[in-house]
Amino acid sequence: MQPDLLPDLLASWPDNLSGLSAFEVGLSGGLDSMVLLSLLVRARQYRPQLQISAVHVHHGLSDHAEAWVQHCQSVCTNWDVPLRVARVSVNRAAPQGVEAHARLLRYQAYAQASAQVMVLAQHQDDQAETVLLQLLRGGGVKALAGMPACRSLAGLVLWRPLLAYSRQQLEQYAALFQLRWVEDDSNIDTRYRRNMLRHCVMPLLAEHLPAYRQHIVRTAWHMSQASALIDEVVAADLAQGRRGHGFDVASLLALSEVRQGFVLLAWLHEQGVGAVAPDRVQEFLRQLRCAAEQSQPSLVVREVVVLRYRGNLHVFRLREGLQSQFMQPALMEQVHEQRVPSWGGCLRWERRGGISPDVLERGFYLSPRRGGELLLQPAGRRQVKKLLQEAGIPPLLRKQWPLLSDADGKLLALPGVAVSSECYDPDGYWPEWLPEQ
Ligand SMILES: Nc1ncnc2c1ncn2[C@@H]1O[C@H](COP(=O)(O)OP(=O)(O)OP(=O)(O)O)[C@@H](O)[C@H]1O
Repeated sequence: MQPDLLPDLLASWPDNLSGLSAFEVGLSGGLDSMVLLSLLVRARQYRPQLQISAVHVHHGLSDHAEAWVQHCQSVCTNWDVPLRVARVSVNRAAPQGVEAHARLLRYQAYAQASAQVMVLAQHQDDQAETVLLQLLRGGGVKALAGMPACRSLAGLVLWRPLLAYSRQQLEQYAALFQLRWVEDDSNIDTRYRRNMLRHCVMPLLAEHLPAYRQHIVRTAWHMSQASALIDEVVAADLAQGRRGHGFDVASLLALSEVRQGFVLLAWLHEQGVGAVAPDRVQEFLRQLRCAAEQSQPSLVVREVVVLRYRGNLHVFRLREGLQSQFMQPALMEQVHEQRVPSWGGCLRWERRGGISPDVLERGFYLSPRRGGELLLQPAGRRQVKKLLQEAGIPPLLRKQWPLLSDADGKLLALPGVAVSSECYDPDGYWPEWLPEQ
């Protein structure tokens, strides 16, 4: 291929960018992004509607940071490109590592662009490194698909037009157009895994397998296709099984085992339960498949628990230190809901036989179980613990199930389960307890 990459770039301009005219280049000042900016500035001659701007993210990590800003500024002034300098403060002690935190802040700065398209300069060698890094990290299908050429980012399109070109091609282009760039000294530090691959492993691969980049990129393409197919199947399975915030266990178990795993992970992700080890998900599914209807498999992930509750899977927050709370119901309507934020749930009253209105209008307490409580039922006094068990409330929810009692501490009801015969009225209110996610 010719060292001038512009004809090829113009010919392969993605269809989904047609009609978009405001492009902002992520300009580090290094070789790759200088080549990218040069290409887009030259593309303006052929597509006069293009508005090109640039953003340089100043991380303040290097002693040369100010010099990089000046370099970017002088090139942009020469090429008549407005430059935005975003100063961020990277936490050198960030738990995810300084590089990852810098990257996060960079993407936040990109997301603030007023342009329609954010353009980054990752190329074929970067793609090969990314895929290999993911492989060495044990990444799944999506991770091995590498970086997409186009994706959305906070309402913008993120475009990586140089993925098809090797670093060598960019170097040839830079030489042809006599570009000047800065070198980031941290790129040679082989303590970073990516740099170790770049400087120690890739040259060896290139020596023995000169076409290794194209091969890795081809594998990434296969993976991206497989990943898109999985996404389609998972989206259909999710739509089939979603029930409000819950997920229908029967729909889940009707799927093949492999689809169960994918859809459960996707649903957990939707519910904000990220990063669950796949083997724990598999074990939970195995228990769900084997467990009898009444048994209660649970998956505890940090402060939440995933449980089967009334035929659906639900994610519940585990709560400690629940306190008694006095409440006054507004008994005006047939159905009435009272949110109880400190208990993470909602009391729902329905006038279909339950606590007598006379008792309720004096107010009641919502209190945690202490153990050993009894509730009067038509057949005599019953243990609260047993009633909860018989109602199929999973053990971890039982611990945080509220009791309703009057001001003297007399037990009135176990919401959703039973009302005391002492205060039962056929015209009374039935309490339901709806734990929130
Ligand atoms: N300081 C910066 N300011 C603006 N853009 C930058 C800056 N650093 C990097 N970029 C942009 O991001 C591209 C990729 O750089 P680099 O590989 O260092 O970043 P990354 O965001 O970590 O990439 P990846 O998505 O591969 O993890 C650069 O070619 C450039 O377009």
